[in-house]
Amino acid sequence: MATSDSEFNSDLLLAHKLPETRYTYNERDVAIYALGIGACGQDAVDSDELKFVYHRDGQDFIPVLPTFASLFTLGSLTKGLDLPGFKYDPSLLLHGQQYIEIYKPLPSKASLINKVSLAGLQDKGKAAILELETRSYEQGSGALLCMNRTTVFLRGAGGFSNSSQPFSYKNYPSNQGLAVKIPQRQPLTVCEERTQPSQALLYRLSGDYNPLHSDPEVAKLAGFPRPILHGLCTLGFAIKAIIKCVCKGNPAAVKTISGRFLTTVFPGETLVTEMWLEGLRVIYQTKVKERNKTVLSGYVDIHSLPSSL
Ligand SMILES: CCCCCCCCCCCCC/C=C/C(=O)SCCNC(=O)CCNC(=O)[C@H](O)C(C)(C)COP(=O)(O)OP(=O)(O)OC[C@H]1O[C@@H](n2cnc3c(N)ncnc32)[C@H](O)[C@@H]1OP(=O)(O)O
Repeated sequence: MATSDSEFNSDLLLAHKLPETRYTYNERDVAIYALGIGACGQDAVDSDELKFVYHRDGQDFIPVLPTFASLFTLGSLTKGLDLPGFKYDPSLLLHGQQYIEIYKPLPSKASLINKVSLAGLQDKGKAAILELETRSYEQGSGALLCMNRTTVFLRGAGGFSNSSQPFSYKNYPSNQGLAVKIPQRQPLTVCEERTQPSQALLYRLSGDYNPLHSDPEVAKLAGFPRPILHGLCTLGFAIKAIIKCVCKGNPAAVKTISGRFLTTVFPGETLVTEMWLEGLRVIYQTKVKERNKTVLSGYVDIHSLPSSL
């Protein structure tokens, strides 16, 4: 489907090689991230949460939350990722889904090399869905730490292909990151946590400086009454709740994370995460209590069940 330079050109797009990126972090970044996703936000001495921020023997001993891996992908999209053969308006971009596979417990500091590739593009008419896959390798050992697949929902960027046969490209297994079916039975457990009015301002210090989350004017231009919470912040709250309630506080129990952002969250709202166990899969959905709206749903695959469950 090759057209002129300014229009959709699948040949150009699929042949495009995304540059490698680097990401270096230390224990301070790990602690700031944990605070950004609400650790100790309700109780500064909650031992289940304090351990993600402070360790008596030194910050090297802080366990890293698995959703910290989602930060490794930051870099291009928020500043506007240039893709030859495909045009979109970055101000209308919303985070649609995140899929993460963790291959090794994340160290408290590391220098990483990210290999980025296009994993999918779909024309949905009113929108386009773009997926980018990032594999993060430890510099030095070359060990593969984790993989992120980021799905972005590009409002207004659809309709670029033939509507009777919309363009659809996906290069990963179809069973990964699927939308979940929420069980009809009562959840195994429920965790409620209030976000702070300043939550997005704190979370952005982990590196996602998109003004959609901090600047009222930019939020209005994007169609929102006020700045919205980062999707990855909401995901961080939900997975932290699963680690607390199902994994009995052990972040290394988490193998795979999948989440779909269904509606926007505003800083200050209360997140209620319901969890169901199906074998080694925790299915979850997160609602905003004040509006009774489901904002996120997905699953977490864990390595083993704690004996107390
Ligand atoms: C160098 C490497 C770079 C890597 C990348 C790094 C990127 C890092 C971050 C990227 C993002 C940065 C900027 C944004 C940050 C944010 O955090 S935004 C806040 C979080 N997100 C949200 O709040 C979005 C919440 N969701 C919604 O508002 C809605 O769900 C929606 C996305 C607007 C879609 O709703 P709607 O228009 O009503 O869609 P539908 O008509 O229901 O469906 C149309 C088709 O699209 C599919 N779909 C729907 N929702 C999603 C989704 N969330 N993700 C993926 N796909 C979705 C749906 O299935 C439909 O498809 P078909 O069924 O085939 O028709």
